[in-house]
Amino acid sequence: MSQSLRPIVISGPSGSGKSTLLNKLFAEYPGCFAFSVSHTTRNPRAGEENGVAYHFVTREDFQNLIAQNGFLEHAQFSGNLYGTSKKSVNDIGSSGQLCVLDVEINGVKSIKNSDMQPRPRFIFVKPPGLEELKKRLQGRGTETEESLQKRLDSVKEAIDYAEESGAYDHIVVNDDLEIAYEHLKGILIEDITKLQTSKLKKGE
Ligand SMILES: Nc1ncnc2c1ncn2[C@@H]1O[C@H](COP(=O)(O)OP(=O)(O)OP(=O)(O)O)[C@@H](O)[C@H]1O
Repeated sequence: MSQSLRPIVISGPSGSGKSTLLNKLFAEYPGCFAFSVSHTTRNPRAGEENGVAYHFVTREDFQNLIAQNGFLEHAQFSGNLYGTSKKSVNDIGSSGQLCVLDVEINGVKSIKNSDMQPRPRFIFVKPPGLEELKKRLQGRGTETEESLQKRLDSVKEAIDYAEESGAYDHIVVNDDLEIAYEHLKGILIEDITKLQTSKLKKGE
């Protein structure tokens, strides 16, 4: 049963509140959700376990998997390849959890063009406005002036894409956090209930 649950693709501009919303969801429904494990060609850092932090692979293995159409999406960042394999998403489904993919706009486009079954549920988290977004990112204290400006520049592109009809199944406006959270929960509650019922039946 759980294999037929749709993976969740969540996207939205930096600072729109994806992590905040997902953390609330994971805390309220422990054991129901999991991120898929990505593949990368970069070297593991101290403490990073293969198969947990990432699947660490050689460039050759990565390219073979691309050739076999094994990736849902992949991209290159600072000289290294990163990607989400279809298998790693299906593995989460088979383990009885809902798979969550937190990806940026190009990842969303690739996943939309893929033959992934069941078809993922696409959710966009929309920030209330640029000024508010700027304040939040400044408040988070993770950005320099330069990285802040870079992030703000990509926001308009992401919002325009989201508002093209049919790009996402749902748009969650994150103005008031509680309202946004209830919206997100409402989208997923049927799947969460199915999952919990099947866990109860299995005596987990
Ligand atoms: N509805 C809200 N009202 C006020 N502040 C919020 C709201 N949602 C999130 N925040 C704050 O905004 C900041 C950015 O949120 P968060 O880190 O969840 O964004 P994100 O979309 O995951 O960003 P990134 O893609 O850069 O990781 C955080 O400091 C968070 O506490």
